[in-house]
Amino acid sequence: METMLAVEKLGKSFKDKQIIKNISFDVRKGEIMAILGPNGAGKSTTIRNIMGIMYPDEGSISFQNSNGKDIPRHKIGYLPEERGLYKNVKVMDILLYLADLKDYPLDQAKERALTYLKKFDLEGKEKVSVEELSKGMGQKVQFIASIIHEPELLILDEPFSGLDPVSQELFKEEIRSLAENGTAILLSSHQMNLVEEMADRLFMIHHGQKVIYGSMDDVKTQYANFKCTIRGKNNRTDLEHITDVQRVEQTDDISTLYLSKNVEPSIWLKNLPDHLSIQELAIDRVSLHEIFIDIATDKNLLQEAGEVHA
Ligand SMILES: Nc1ncnc2c1ncn2[C@@H]1O[C@H](COP(=O)(O)OP(=O)(O)OP(=O)(O)O)[C@@H](O)[C@H]1O
Repeated sequence: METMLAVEKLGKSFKDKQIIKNISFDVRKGEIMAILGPNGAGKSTTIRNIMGIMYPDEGSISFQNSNGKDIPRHKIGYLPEERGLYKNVKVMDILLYLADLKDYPLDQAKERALTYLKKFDLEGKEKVSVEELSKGMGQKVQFIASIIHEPELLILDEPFSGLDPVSQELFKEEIRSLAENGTAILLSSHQMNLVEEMADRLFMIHHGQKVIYGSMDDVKTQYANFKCTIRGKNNRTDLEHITDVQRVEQTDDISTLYLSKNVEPSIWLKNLPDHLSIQELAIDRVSLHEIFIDIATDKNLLQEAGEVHA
């Protein structure tokens, strides 16, 4: 897949504090690349450097064949973390104004605006001023503004925050369809279930440094140990003493046993003690949400973590 955006050895400090340290990743045509990390990890700072809102102290950012200040930013769409459109401007006027800023033909922009307003249940709101919209409606308009000019790279900083489940589905479908049609997408989100469903690859940073970089499948294979959920009345200490059980969570008669790395579930199951009460049993890989928490809270993992096949 063709590389659209390449971030190489990016470094950024504020005053004396280095916020971003030597990070490199790329975003390819037609893929959804997730950028993840705990609060304050440096995601928005990375995105602001890509958008030219600020410039890196070290390293480089290139888009197609352009670098730094020469990047044709009209080919990029951006939904910033901090929302805010001009409040007393009508919906259609703001969409056309923003399309015009990106040198996009106005007749096409109007057609696209009407199509998207309809798609996002905002038909008939063209002449309503932005301040009269609900928060979710405003977010939909801002999302439309970020894609009105058919960008080749779309950067979405927390696109799902504040959306109801129906609107989340609409955004999800639209983001997927944009990627299927060739748009390169850089997605920053704390909603791990959505990232797990949507992203092809992910890049996770912690304290401004890379901790994971790779395809979703490779990351899950490398970091997602198995967990075994058992329904039955069992003593927690007995469960904790089973070989290769790292940790046990228990709620009423449901126990979740988190297994060590490299455990082969079919072999592990054969060695379960006979006296366990098992009414139901399921084995799954842990979710991206759990991988995120492990990495964000485990100093050892943080040191071990590195690149898997990107
Ligand atoms: N303009 C600035 N001046 C000084 N420090 C800043 C500035 N912008 C960000 N920071 C600091 O840089 C660090 C990274 O912030 P950033 O907003 O990039 O994190 P984030 O990963 O996007 O976090 P969140 O998930 O909370 O949005 C934080 O410690 C923040 O306080």
